[in-house]
Amino acid sequence: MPDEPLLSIRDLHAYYGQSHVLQGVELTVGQEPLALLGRNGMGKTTLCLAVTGLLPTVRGSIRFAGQELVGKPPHRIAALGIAYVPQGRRIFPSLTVEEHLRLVPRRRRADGGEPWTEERIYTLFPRLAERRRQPAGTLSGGEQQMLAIARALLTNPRLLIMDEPSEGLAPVIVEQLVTTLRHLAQDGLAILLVEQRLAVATAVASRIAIMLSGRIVWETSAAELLGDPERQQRYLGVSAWQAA
Ligand SMILES: Nc1ncnc2c1ncn2[C@@H]1O[C@H](COP(=O)(O)OP(=O)(O)OP(=O)(O)O)[C@@H](O)[C@H]1O
Repeated sequence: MPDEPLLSIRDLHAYYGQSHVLQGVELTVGQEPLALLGRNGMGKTTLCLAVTGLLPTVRGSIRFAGQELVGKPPHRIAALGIAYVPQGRRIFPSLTVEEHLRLVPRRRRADGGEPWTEERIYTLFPRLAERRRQPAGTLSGGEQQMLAIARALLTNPRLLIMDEPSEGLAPVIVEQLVTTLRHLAQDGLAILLVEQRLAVATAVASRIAIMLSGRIVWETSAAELLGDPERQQRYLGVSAWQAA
């Protein structure tokens, strides 16, 4: 079906034991970056885990590039072209930058674009090139985030899912991150960005989805959300000074 969006989530439910955390999520992601926003505990990370196959207790449908993902193990989902940068980055402190990059299973780039190689990664992130022989535990938070993104890119994904990549980073590093993500989106990478910071979400994505208690309650544009302080407050609990 040529018109099917890249990722299409329908009536998705997820559970932790008896706790019904995702309660009928409906969401599509196409080529345009999408930011998923919502207060703590609303189910954003759970949705990332469900899409990447890391949470087996799900019901509903997640279609990606024409294939059903529900029931597939994480490595099969990754092989279809979904890369995930989890919250907290999950790097190995004693492995060097270079070792991290060499451990990534390589896959062909499905869209025919220029494949990611170590050299291309070092061009995108010169700081990683400078630190290629350093243990990752000695990198700054921003450099560790670059490394986490680099590992994801080396799998040549079609869709990059990132869970709060700006968390704990200094403003100038966050600006660089935003520039990088916009650049990747222009290069043809689909992006699903989970973000707490409204300014980051709206700088990367023109489409915004708001999650409340395990459901998508509002899909809107970045411009509309930025112009609606009342709903920012209601759904995100942000006041004007935080939105800046
Ligand atoms: N392993 C788990 N076992 C039981 N409950 C969990 C588990 N992980 C998350 N939850 C609960 O599921 C709900 C959704 O959590 P989730 O982490 O998906 O929210 P979130 O929107 O990503 O929030 P945050 O921004 O804090 O990460 C919360 O009520 C949380 O307490």
